Amino acid sequence: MNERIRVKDVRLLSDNWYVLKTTTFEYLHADGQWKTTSRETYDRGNGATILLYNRPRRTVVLTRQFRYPTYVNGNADGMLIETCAGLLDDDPETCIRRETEEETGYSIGNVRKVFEAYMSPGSVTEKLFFFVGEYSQKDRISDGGGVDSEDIEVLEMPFDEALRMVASGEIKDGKTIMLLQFAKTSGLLD
Ligand SMILES: Nc1nc2c(ncn2[C@@H]2O[C@H](COP(=O)(O)OP(=O)(O)O[C@H]3O[C@H](CO)[C@@H](O)[C@H](O)[C@@H]3O)[C@@H](O)[C@H]2O)c(=O)[nH]1
Ligand SMILES: [Mg+2]
Repeated sequence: MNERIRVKDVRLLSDNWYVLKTTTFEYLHADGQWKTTSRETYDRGNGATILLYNRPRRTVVLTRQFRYPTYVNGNADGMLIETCAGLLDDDPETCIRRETEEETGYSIGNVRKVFEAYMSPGSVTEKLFFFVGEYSQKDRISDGGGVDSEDIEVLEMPFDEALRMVASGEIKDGKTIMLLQFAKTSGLLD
């Protein structure tokens, strides 16, 4: 509850797949004046993502899939390398375990939440929960690939190669860069 905000009007613009609204509110500025502002919010729920890593082999498991919104904004073939991720329909840990199995085929033991972040706070309501989890070859129970219309490629690669791909721009997904940098700065694979 923030007493500097008075919501005046909420209008639904679209609820085709996720929910887009525009809200008019008054906000009490630092100078003591109430000013009227309108903001659109795109609500697609919250999400979770995980960096799967193997310490002895110093490898990580990432995914690769077609992301249409990137295709219309400068990503030539629309393919994106990402950490495994999914939208939440349960608590974040339960969801990320299920998503890991569906997308990568790994059924992993311990997972650890490392941080939470709003990824696009000017317009998208989503909060993303970030996990890390160690995988091993014996945890692989299927090929992964996703469900329904998903067509997800599973990539296992050396951690140093993934870091190199961040530097070269071959990896250009925010959550993926954040988790790889976390792994580097925290010495997760050392
Ligand atoms: N028909 C239809 N289907 C959609 C649409 N948008 C998404 N879907 C379907 O909804 C499902 C979402 O898959 P998830 O694996 O649960 O989510 P995600 O798209 O991988 O999202 C994850 O990554 C995002 C990007 O970084 C994150 O924003 C999100 O929080 C999550 O972590 C997929 O089957 C996708 O095809 C749409 O506009 N229309
Ligand atoms: Mg996904």
